[in-house]
Amino acid sequence: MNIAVVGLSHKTAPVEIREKLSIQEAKIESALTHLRGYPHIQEVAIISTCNRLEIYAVVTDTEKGVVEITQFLAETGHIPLSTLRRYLFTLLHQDAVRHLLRVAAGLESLVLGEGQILAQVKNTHKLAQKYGSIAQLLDRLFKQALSAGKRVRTETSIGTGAVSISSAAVELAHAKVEDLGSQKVTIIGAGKMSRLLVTHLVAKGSTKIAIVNRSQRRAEELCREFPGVPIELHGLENMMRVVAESDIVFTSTGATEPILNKTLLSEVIIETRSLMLIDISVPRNVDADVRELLHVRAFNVDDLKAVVAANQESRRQMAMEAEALLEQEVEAFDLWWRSLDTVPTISCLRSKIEDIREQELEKALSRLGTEFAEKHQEVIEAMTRGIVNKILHEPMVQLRAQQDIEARKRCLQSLQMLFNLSVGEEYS
Ligand SMILES: NC(=O)c1ccc[n+]([C@@H]2O[C@H](COP(=O)([O-])OP(=O)(O)OC[C@H]3O[C@@H](n4cnc5c(N)ncnc54)[C@H](OP(=O)(O)O)[C@@H]3O)[C@@H](O)[C@H]2O)c1
Repeated sequence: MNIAVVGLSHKTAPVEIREKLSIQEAKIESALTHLRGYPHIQEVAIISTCNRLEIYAVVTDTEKGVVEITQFLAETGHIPLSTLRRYLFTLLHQDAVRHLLRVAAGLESLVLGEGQILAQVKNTHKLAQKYGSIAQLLDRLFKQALSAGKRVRTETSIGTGAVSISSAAVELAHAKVEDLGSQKVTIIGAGKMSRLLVTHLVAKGSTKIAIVNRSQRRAEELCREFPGVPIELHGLENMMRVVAESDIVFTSTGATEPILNKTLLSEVIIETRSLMLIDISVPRNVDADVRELLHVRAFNVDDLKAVVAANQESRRQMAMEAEALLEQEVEAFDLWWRSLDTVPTISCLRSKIEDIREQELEKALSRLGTEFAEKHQEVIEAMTRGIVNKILHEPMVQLRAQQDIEARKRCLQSLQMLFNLSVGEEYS
C-alpha cells in the first residue's frame, strides 16, 4: 500500500492548462467516485484551487495507480495524454507526504505563506470524508497536514503580513497606476477573494469602489463588513455599464466560462479611456482575446508572479523556519505509517491468546460446576482478561515504539515464529 500524488500547479502548468483541469466543488463527489472506481485506487482526495489540482491516493500498485490517475486527468481535462504529461508531476511515498504538508503550510503557494490554502486543504479533507473516499491512511495524512499548517502559522513568522493572491493583485494595480485613490475600481464577484481585494484596496487608499455580483445578498454582506467605506453595489445585468465607467476591474468569481471578452468590451469602451483588467479567477473570467483591444491592459493570476517575486525573497528566510518544523511533522506521520505494519501481527496474536483464554475459562468453569455463582464467574472472567491485557501490554508498546525498521521487522518475525501466527496482508 502506498501514497501517491499526481497533479499540476502554478509551478508546472500555465493558467490555460490549470483551468481545464480545475474541478468545481459541485463536481468533486462524482470525480471522487470515478477515481475510487479504478482497480488500484483505495483512497483518494482532490485539492482543486486556482493554483493547483492535486490528486492524493492510496494505491495498491504504485505504477498502475499513477497511470489510472493520469488517465482520469486527461479525460476530465480533454487534454491528450502526450500533452498533459509535460505539465504533470508525480510524487510517491514520503515525498507525497512532505508535499501535502508543504502545500498546507503555504510553502508551495504562489504567494509564499498565504493563508487561504489551509482552508482549502481542510475543505478537501471534509469533502473526502463526506463522500467516503478516504480511510485510515489519507485521513491521518490530511489531519497531520492541517496540524502542520496550523503549527507553521502559529510557531513561525511565515504567516505574518496579510499575504494572498488578492493582496498581490492590488499590489500589481498599485504598481501600474500613479494614484490608486483617484481611480474608479470595480470588483466583479463578492466572495472570499473579493473581500480581501476590498481590504487591500482600502489599505492602499482606494476610495471609489464598486462591486458587481450575481446575488445581491452576498454583495450586501460584503459591504456590511466595511461600514466606513462607500461601496457601490450592482447586479450582473449592469456589469458592462459599470465596467465601461471604471479605470480598473478585478474579476474574482466562480464562473467557469469568461464573463468578459473582446466583443462585450468593444461595444462599451470609449477610445479615450484606458481600462486595466486584473483577473484572479481560475477558470479565467476574462477571455485572452481582450488583449487585442488597444486601450485594455489585461492581467491574470500568472502575471502576479512578477509582483510576488520581490515579496518571495524577503519571505524565503521565514520559509526556512517552517521547513524545519515540517520535517518533524513528516517524521511523525512516517512513524505512525510504519507502525501500521505491526497491526496485523498484533491483532493475530491478540486473537490467538483470546481463543486460549476463552477455552481455558470454559474448562475451569465447567469443572467448578453449576453451583458456582454467576457473580463469581464474572470475577474470574475479568481476572483472566486482566492477566492477558497486562501480559500483552508491554511487548505491544515496545513493538510500536521500535523506530528501527529492520529491528522491528525482526521482532515481528520472532513473534510470528514463536506463537506460530499466520499473518495476513501488511502495510509496507
Ligand atoms: N480562495 C482562494 O484562495 C483563491 C485564490 C486565488 C484565486 N481564487 C479564484 O478566485 C475566484 C473566486 O474565488 P473565491 O474563493 O472568492 O470564491 P467564493 O467565495 O466561492 O465566491 C464566488 C463568487 O463568484 C460568484 N459567482 C459564482 N459563479 C458565478 C457565475 N457563473 N457568474 C457570475 N458570478 C458567479 C459568486 O456569486 P454569488 O454570490 O451570486 O454566489 C461569488 O460572488 C475563483 O475563480 C478562485 O479560483 C481563489
